[in-house]
Amino acid sequence: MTVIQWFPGHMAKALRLVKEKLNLVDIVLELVDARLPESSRNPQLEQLLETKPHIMVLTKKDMADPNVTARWLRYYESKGIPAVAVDSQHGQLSAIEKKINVVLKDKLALRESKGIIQQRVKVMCIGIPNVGKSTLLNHLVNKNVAITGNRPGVTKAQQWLKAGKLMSLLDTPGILWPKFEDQEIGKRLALTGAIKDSLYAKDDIALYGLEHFKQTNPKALQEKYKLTDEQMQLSNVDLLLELTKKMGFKEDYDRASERIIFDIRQSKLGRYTLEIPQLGGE
Ligand SMILES: Nc1nc2c(ncn2[C@@H]2O[C@H](COP(=O)(O)OP(=O)(O)OP(=O)(O)O)[C@@H](O)[C@H]2O)c(=O)[nH]1
Repeated sequence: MTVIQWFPGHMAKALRLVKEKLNLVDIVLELVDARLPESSRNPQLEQLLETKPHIMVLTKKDMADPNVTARWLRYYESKGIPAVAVDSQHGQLSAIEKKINVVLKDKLALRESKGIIQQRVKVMCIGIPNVGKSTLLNHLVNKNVAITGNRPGVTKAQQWLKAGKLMSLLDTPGILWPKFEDQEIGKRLALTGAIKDSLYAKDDIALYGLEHFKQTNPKALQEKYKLTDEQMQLSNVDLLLELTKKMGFKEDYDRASERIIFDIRQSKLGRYTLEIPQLGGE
């Protein structure tokens, strides 16, 4: 297994940038991938967010197993972390607004009592690469762009984008690196495309994917690749070799691995979630 690495220098810089911007906002939307919510979190972010209200936004819910997503939402809520699942490609403004209204209830009531009802809630999105930050931002903003402080000679002010009636979104989402010292976490991130392809051995990740579907949804695997019951009994390595032949790649199991990874990422084997909440937390 190739060792998948993360880079402490990048991580430290990303955290510093996020920390700087944190002071500008009322609330943070922490985006994680609904197919691997814990593995796609940055563990250091939790500490950073201790003093800031935040909402966990599980993105790509359309690709994840809906039952497991419901369990994750219950899990986070039970830990006192407000959570909502979205398909970032389709906005979901009202679901997020509703959650913000609940989380910031006291603050908004106070503002209202002081007659400050025009003021928008300042929001920042944070998440690991590829989690869907730009997609969500674009849909929430819906071309309602407000650009300020962009004149030469003026210190470039932070730009805010209006989203719906409630939010002002920081124009640049915070990017954090996932932390994957754990090889299992690395494989999940690689399978879903959250980390660079060059960081892993394709066959390892394809084998991991095959094992996941064998365990959780063998029917989807069997149907997608038209496998016989006997072939379904093969070890993962033998199954990969069999699929390589079946796909017409002869001995080139790297190409077959690539195809399998692509199929899984494109949900061609159906919706899936790679991790379930740990017992006791629900
Ligand atoms: N099906 C589905 N695809 C999504 C969703 N959100 C994002 N995507 C896709 O995921 C990919 C990455 O989305 P981006 O919005 O670029 O992610 P990002 O977090 O801004 O990525 P970086 O710029 O690398 O930090 C794109 O191909 C999106 O179309 C979602 O909720 N559902």
